[in-house]
Amino acid sequence: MPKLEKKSSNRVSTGHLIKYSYLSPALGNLETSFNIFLPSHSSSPSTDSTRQNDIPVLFYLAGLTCTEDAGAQKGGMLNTAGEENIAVVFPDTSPRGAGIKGEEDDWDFGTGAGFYLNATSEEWKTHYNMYDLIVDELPKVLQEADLGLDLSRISLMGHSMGEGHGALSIYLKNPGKYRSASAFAPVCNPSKTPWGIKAFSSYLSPSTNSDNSQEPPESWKSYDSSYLLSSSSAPNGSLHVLVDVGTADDFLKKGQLEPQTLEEATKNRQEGEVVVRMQEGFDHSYYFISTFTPEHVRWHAKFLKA
Ligand SMILES: N[C@@H](CCC(=O)N[C@@H](CSC=O)C(=O)NCC(=O)O)C(=O)O
Repeated sequence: MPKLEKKSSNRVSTGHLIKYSYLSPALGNLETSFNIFLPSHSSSPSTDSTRQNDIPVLFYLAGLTCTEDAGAQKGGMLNTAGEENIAVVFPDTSPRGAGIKGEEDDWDFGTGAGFYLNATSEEWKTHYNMYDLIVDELPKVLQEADLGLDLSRISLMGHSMGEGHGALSIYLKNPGKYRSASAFAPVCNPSKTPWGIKAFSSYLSPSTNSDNSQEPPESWKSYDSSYLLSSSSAPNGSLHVLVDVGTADDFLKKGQLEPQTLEEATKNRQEGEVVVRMQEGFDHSYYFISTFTPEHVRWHAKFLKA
């Protein structure tokens, strides 16, 4: 198991925000960093024999150009997480320094834009495996670190690339593994919208459908929340998804988000399983996110503590 290096620790809310780094096998042994908010009773000194591994965990997956610091510093969720006694994990958004040609050229591709998938194309597959990092590696690393967490109780929250394509697709790909998923301004249909098409064309192969139809390739659909939702085998009534989108979001206007596609994909699901709310006048920024994160954390707490 990779060895964690503690980089910093700051008192916040009822606990501490701690930054760790480690060499990630999922990312081809590149160093990755994450922040974790540990509410007070999990970070207070205790002996191994008295430690209770009873703190549920919420992952926050940030969007394009962000690092592990965005949600922790600007997301406005730590007071509520402290009140609810929930840990929040903030991973980075991509590998850093893989040295792949083109990796640093664009803000919406490569560094800062890992799209929470496992790349299959030759150039990217060694390092760009953020899906494995989030789903398998980080939970094991956290378990091993013995921080008092209960890793059988995990929920997912995210923003933009970090949710529609990140947390929501991870949630839908793993029925029963996570308690709930919530989203701010998610990229709901990445296999048909510009950011997703650009990323999937390079990270995933093949980049065209074998029968030359208009349908995206299966490998793209397997990371597309709208397709995943419409074909989900999760029993009716078992999903818990909350989505907020601002009506003044420029990326909504530019057709990057397409929340209506996600809503259409819910039509065979039980009412209330997937709630999509349009929030009047809000944009794509952390002002929007931080307005609603307290409500989202409380909503997740219901499922994490059920
Ligand atoms: N081109 C700009 C815009 C980048 C941007 O808006 N990033 C969003 C996420 S977009 C979808 O994943 C973000 O969260 N930015 C951080 C913030 O503090 O708002 C640029 O290069 O900055």
